[in-house]
Amino acid sequence: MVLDTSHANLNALEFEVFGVDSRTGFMPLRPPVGRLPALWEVWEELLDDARHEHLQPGDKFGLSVAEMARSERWRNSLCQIPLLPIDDLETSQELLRRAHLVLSFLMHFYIHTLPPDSPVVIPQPISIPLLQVAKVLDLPPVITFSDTVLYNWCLTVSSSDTNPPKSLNPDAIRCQTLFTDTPDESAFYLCSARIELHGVRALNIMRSSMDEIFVGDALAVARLTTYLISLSTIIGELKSLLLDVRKECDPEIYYNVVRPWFRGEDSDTYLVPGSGQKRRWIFEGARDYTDLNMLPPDRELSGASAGQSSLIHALDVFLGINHERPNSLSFMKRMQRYMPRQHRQFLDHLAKNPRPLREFVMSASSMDPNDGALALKEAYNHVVMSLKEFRDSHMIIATLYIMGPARRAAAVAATSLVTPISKTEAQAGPKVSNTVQTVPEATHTQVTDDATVGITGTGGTDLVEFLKGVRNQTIRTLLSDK
Ligand code: HEM
Repeated sequence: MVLDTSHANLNALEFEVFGVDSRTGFMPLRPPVGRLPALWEVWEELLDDARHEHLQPGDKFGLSVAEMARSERWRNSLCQIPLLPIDDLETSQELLRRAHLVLSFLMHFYIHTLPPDSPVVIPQPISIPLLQVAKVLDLPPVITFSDTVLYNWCLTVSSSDTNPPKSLNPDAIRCQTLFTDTPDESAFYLCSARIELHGVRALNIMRSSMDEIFVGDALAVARLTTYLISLSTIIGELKSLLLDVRKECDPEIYYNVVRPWFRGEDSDTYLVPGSGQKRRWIFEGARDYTDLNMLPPDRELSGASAGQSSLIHALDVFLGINHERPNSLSFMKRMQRYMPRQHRQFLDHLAKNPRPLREFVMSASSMDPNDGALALKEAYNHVVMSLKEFRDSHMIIATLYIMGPARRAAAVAATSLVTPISKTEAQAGPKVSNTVQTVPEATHTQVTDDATVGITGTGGTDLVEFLKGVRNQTIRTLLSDK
């Protein structure tokens, strides 16, 4: 499927200011940098080693002594690399993005291979450059959706053509960097990439719609109605692309093998032995750099989540779906901190639109409830319903990929009375298992009878309640018949 951009009516320049390409949307048009230059080769090599050694999470059930020793060796080699300057990276956004990707993958490999009873102290050779790169990019020092999806692909067949490509075929890209080298992990990221690329059509329609709202006459109302009908179809296609993740990504592998790697600090529920306190992630040496206080005031460090997809946020903003809460920062607003700066600014720009769609539709139908205005309202409601249906399907996916495997993992743990293997136990003798489960979240989050209650998303949310809330907020945006 090649993106058809012939119907695009974009003010390309305006979109480009926000790093939004008229052909590829929030993804870059050209493949991201695949490897840092020689000066930072040691980071790339460490990442290659982590992948080739098939490092395993430190809280995996039945982790063998050999696996533990391999991880420890890798962590020791990471501690020994020199602290490299990032000055020469700062001239290039593309290099900085690759550096954020490499360093955050390294940090997640480091943290999640640690035994669960070990403090989390990220060694200086990666903590300092990660904080520095994150500061320049204005991103948190943790793995984000932009690392795993937006800037994590290459072409399946490289091209020698130096002219800018006219489009990007979602079927002609593959992932660059993975934690597990499983096809399931790759399929998980590529599902989001396909949605981003297909979503370009939605962005183009949004742009054209805003032009029509600006004109605001009867012809504009008719055109806007047609655009909204098309937008509804496109959101339906995004839903199908989302459901297609089931074709190549196995829920058990996703939950037990892939997902443990991108847990953030807020999903790290292990306690510091003897203190009853949750482990904090300590960036070694950061105190010596007064300008490196990159952690948000609430110190939140969530793991990568497609909740950080600017596309879905853009649809919300365009349709006037408001997820804000009176006294606290909503999840959606929090996730915007994890987006590339320009994409965040794009959303702010959209939100400041002086003639928002929902108000326009309301005033058109209240001032002159003719057939055209009624058709417009119907089309608007149709789009909102499509996004609600996208979210219904997303809840099905979340149930399939998280709640189901979590319940099963909790049941296995309960029946076999297996507890996470500690280092001392392991040293007493290997306890080899073919299972690849990590400690099921339900057993180490809130204690509960129902394994789904208290299960947190990668972004650290109470999953079921949260997803229902976002879906219900979408429904509340529908315009009534009055
Ligand atoms: C196997 C596939 C997926 C799973 C298991 C999954 C799971 C989740 C979870 C657990 C959350 C809760 C927030 C958090 O803590 O991270 C979430 C939120 C979210 N996800 Fe996904 N997700 C998947 C795929 C996608 C895809 C492909 C997209 C679209 C690009 C997407 C878009 C969102 C959005 C926008 C939110 C915020 C809540 C909302 O707007 O409804 N997800 N997802």
